Amino acid sequence: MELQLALDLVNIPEGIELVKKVEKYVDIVEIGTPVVINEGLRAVKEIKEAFPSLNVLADLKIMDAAAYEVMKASEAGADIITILGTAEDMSIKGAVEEAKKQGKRILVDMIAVKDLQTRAKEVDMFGVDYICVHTGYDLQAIGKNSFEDLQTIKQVVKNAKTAVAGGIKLETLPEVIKAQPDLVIVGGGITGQADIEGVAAQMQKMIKQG
Ligand SMILES: O=C([C@H](O)CO)[C@H](O)[C@H](O)COP(=O)(O)O
Repeated sequence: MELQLALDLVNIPEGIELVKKVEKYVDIVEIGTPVVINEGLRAVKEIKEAFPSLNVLADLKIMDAAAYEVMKASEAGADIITILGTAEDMSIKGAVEEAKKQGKRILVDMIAVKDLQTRAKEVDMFGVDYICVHTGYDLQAIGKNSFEDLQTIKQVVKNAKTAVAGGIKLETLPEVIKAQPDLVIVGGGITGQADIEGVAAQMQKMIKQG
């Protein structure tokens, strides 16, 4: 099981300062969608240059023109690129093909997928690297989480790794770990805490203990 730090509400210098504090506790650093919107793929490039040994995920949430966008994110230095599970099959297949060409990985974000079991089974046949259940900020605001969804995809996904994101905190991490995802994605549960380093260290310890 791996830990991914999501950087969402920061600019590039703030992101670099945050990663410096927790780099020894995380496996992947996510350049979140809001950061890409504010700073562009330059954020991916600068974080990868600052931390070459960390895997960098570009959370582009691709919906169309997938091969082109995967190529641009790869050129910027991303190791993993996200596409939406609601995208067309041919877009997801195109993303996978381009990622393989570039030696990169694809994470499919299942945010807003209605029939999770069916779509997870389909997407799992396309050669993607990760399938991620995700409760976005808007549904988090009305008290939703993805813990049950994680169990749903764990039952049907046979090829890809499974991941979970959306409002995970230190207190809810044990419930997530119980479902044994391959990747746990945490944003505000680390970046919004007073003791950022302490929380990241504790999360890594819990994840390593499985
Ligand atoms: O993908 C995300 C969200 O849609 C904003 O782009 C977040 O990175 C993801 O939800 C993890 O962040 P937290 O919910 O704060 O843990």
